[in-house]
Amino acid sequence: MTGILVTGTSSDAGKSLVVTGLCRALRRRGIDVAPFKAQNMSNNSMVVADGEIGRAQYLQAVAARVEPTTAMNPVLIKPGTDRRAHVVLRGQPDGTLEAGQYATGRGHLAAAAFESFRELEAAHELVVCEGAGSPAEVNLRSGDYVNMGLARQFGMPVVLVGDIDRGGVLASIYGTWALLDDADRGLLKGYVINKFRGDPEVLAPGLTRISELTGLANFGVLNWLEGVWLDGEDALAIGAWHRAGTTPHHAERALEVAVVRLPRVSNATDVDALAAEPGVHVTVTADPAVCARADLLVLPGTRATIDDLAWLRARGIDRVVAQRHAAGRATLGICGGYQMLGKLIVDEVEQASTGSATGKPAAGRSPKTHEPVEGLGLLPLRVDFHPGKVLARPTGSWQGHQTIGYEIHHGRPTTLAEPDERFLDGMRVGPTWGTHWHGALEHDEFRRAWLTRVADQAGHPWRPTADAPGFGALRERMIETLADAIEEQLDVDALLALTHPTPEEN
Ligand SMILES: NC(=O)CC[C@H](N)C(=O)O
Repeated sequence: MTGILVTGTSSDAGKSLVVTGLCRALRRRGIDVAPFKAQNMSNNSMVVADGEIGRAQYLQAVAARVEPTTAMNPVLIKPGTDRRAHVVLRGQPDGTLEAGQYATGRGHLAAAAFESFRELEAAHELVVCEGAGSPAEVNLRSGDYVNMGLARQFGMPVVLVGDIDRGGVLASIYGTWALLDDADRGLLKGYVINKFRGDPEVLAPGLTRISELTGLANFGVLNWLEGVWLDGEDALAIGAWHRAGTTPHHAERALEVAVVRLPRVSNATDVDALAAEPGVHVTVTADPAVCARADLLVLPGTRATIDDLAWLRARGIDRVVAQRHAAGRATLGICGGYQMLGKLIVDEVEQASTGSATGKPAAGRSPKTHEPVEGLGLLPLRVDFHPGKVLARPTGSWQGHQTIGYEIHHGRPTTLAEPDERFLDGMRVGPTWGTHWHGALEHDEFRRAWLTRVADQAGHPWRPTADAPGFGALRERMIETLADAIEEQLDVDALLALTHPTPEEN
């Protein structure tokens, strides 16, 4: 057996965190470990060598120090509307999934997921798998291939992570155990309590009782880890770098960055690197006044450019963007946000797949879904959507500063006139910048040079802090802190022993 499955009593219980920390802790012990999540539901993704995967699995691969591949997250579901989601299978688009199909229409996805697990199992010593949601969702059990369905397929031991912060952790561990059928329950070996603050002595009798009732092992209690968070599956959980005290405070007023909280935002992890920079303060907002005041406004990526553009107009943020442009104040559009800044958007792809499920167009949008839509008109750009998705990892430079980005989009740009300046794959006109590249801001030299220019445009004295740690270094430090906590607070030996059962247990 070469796998272990980490499931949770609910979404956000800390499965990703435990898997990431375990990947690093086991790697430190010299074990060749790979992460795996059969199916991830997220709009935060990353382009790796063979396609697109969830951001969380990408980070887990970084923690495991292995090359990330689409085998690590063979099925990625990107929510479109309430009833329809886009499917990414082995890194490539694979149509949509309707809500009604969720329980029954995923047979081919299950087959691909199992195949991917086998690939990883053959190539590594141990595969640390992350479940999704909770195995207590027994209504989904028949079509399941990410929780107990996966464990059963491969006879894998299962550990349950419970979130004590949201309350009811004893009941949810006991309830999860009680809801499983005998065969599934046989694979559930124990639990981990996550996000604990307080006196362990007070908690202990509760855990003893749970273990008595269920026979489950207690693999440890993980403290609330201040200053540790991961690239969220949740679209707008900006890394709280400053709260974590990872960066020194600046004496002067911070360079204020406002990121527009687009309703269908995707890949907003782009702004994490800005939030990590000393003297830069990032706010996510839908308030036009905050957008107007900021030194830099960011229009992030979106999986529904035209719908979110209509939303932006309905909130009056279009006028703020125009006023900023006229006043020489910087705005950066990334991917969907870049597309909005252009003159014309011709979309017969995205609107058809996001708008029609409700049967009526989103507020403020043209009822004729295929009609070309005027953009904010600040950049000489036309965007035509194609059914084929661009997935790429481009390298480039701006003003001699190298960077690497990743691209995930259906829209294809055409430049209509010479801009003031070329910017990566995109352009700048006056103080307004745009690029299809995600991730470019993670590269320290490039980010700091570009922010210096933005500060100048804003008339702000911000300059990079000498010898401030880079973004990659901060992320690495966080993974190490997490792995330390896993080693200190969880029984890693016992978890490992689950994957090497004694002959009697076999
Ligand atoms: N990642 C993005 O922002 C995508 C932009 C847009 N939805 C497109 O597909 O072209």
